[in-house]
Amino acid sequence: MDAPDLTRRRVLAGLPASLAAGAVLARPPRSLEEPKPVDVVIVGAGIAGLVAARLLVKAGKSVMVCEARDRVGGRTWSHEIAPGAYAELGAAWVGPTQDRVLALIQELGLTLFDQYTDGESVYVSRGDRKTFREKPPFGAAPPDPLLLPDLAIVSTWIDRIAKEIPVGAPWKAEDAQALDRQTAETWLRGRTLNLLGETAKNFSAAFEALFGAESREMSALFMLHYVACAGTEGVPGTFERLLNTRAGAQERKIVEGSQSICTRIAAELGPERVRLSTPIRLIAQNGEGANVIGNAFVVRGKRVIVAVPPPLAGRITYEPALPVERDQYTQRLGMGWLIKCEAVYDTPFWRAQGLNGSAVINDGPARSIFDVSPPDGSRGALLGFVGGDAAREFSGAPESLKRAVIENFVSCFGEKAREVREWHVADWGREEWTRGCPTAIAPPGLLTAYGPALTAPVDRIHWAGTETGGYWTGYMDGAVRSAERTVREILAAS
Ligand SMILES: Cc1cc2nc3c(=O)[nH]c(=O)nc-3n(C[C@H](O)[C@H](O)[C@H](O)COP(=O)(O)OP(=O)(O)OC[C@H]3O[C@@H](n4cnc5c(N)ncnc54)[C@H](O)[C@@H]3O)c2cc1C
Repeated sequence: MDAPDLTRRRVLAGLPASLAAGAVLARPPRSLEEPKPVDVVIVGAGIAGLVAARLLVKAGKSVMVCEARDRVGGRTWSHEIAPGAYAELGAAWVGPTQDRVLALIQELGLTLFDQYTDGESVYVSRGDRKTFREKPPFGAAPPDPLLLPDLAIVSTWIDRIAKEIPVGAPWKAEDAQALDRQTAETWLRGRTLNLLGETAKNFSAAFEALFGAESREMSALFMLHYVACAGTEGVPGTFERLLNTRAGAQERKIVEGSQSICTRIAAELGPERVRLSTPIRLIAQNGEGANVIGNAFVVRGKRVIVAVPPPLAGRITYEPALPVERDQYTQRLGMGWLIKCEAVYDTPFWRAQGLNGSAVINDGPARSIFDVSPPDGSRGALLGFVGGDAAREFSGAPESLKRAVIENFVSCFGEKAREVREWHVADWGREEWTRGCPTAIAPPGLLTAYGPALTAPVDRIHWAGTETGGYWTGYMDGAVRSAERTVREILAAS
């Protein structure tokens, strides 16, 4: 298929006319780069895009993956904190029922190690510090008499209702309309004792770490569907599995770093199939194929997989325009906002105090804290999640953020927590090609109004990415599942 004249002129001029002036190249490029047409062009080299490419190549298809960043991995981003020891600025953990990513990790020859859980966790609330051991039925939840009764009631409600919500099609749930009409906060308040009127506050440490958002920002149906997705075929999702370390989503990590899933697949595919620093601006399709267009770049494919977070997919221009339902969907869906703050120490000194490095705090920006030291303990590392309201308050103020997070670490683990050897921050809201994390959040009304538009292919364009994953949406496992689905769609269509 030839690029339509209009498109060719625009690409040669640098960018599609419809883009904001700020994005236009200062000097028009001299020539248009046009690699060989392929069967499938994939936009985005995160887990979803790369897994799709790998499966398509195995099925005999030619592919090109176009990635905006100068690295692969997207929301996985590992960095070395000691020789051969990695910490994660993006996705870190895998856990039970995440079958698809666990199988991939094994296939790629990567190694898992257990999140450190020996010893006690710390809980700091209203200035009071307690230590506790994670055990059933409350797992990682702190032993706060104001919190536990509500948690027990809410977990039972959440799990019972989540079981009734069809994974991947929450709008089909019997009570979908009623659940989608209210925020998760309203729904929780109606089902708790609301001791001291602090329900929302008590749950916000969990919501901020899980969603990068507060419970008032998402629909109850979205939250309950997220829980429904924390399982696999035949094993219903549970709230506890999302929250827990042992037997939960924070159970294990990859020795070589989570990003190595992507770097290994990219190495397998080779540089001719994975183009870095190639942001895609426009996708123009007709009955024969699509032109996928970046800055002075166009590649043709018979089909396209867009494997970027849906709010970013909504920033690409499409010709012809996408169905209005899809456009309305991506206009309303927003990313959560998490800042990961990591302090590296000479040793995991808290372990000698009988502590496992996990903490929940009710005051201060880092409400959930984890030990993210390498498996051999050759360095110590603590991670603080700063999400939702706290991310809004502290983003852009790096010194105050560092001071406040280290104060949180000190309140949990003592004065030694000030002896920081390295300090790393990933503010995902400020990452141009992610714009928030860990996942996109649906406000009230969205899923029931436009739900099916998220995954429905539009002629030759297919939608991947963890948000479209069904089981373990929002997680690496969901990203793998989304890739597998789009590849099935494409192979069935060709
Ligand atoms: C801080 C944080 C903590 C997390 N913790 C966990 C965890 O512990 N366990 C877990 O399983 N998951 C976790 N997640 C979620 C997990 O990282 C994601 O679910 C998963 O990596 C998403 O993969 P993806 O391929 O769907 O999307 P992405 O990784 O977002 O990949 C999309 C790619 O598309 C590129 N892109 C965007 N727009 C364009 C464009 N126009 N043109 C070309 N390229 C474009 C981006 O640069 C990116 O590389 C976390 C995420 C974050 C950020």
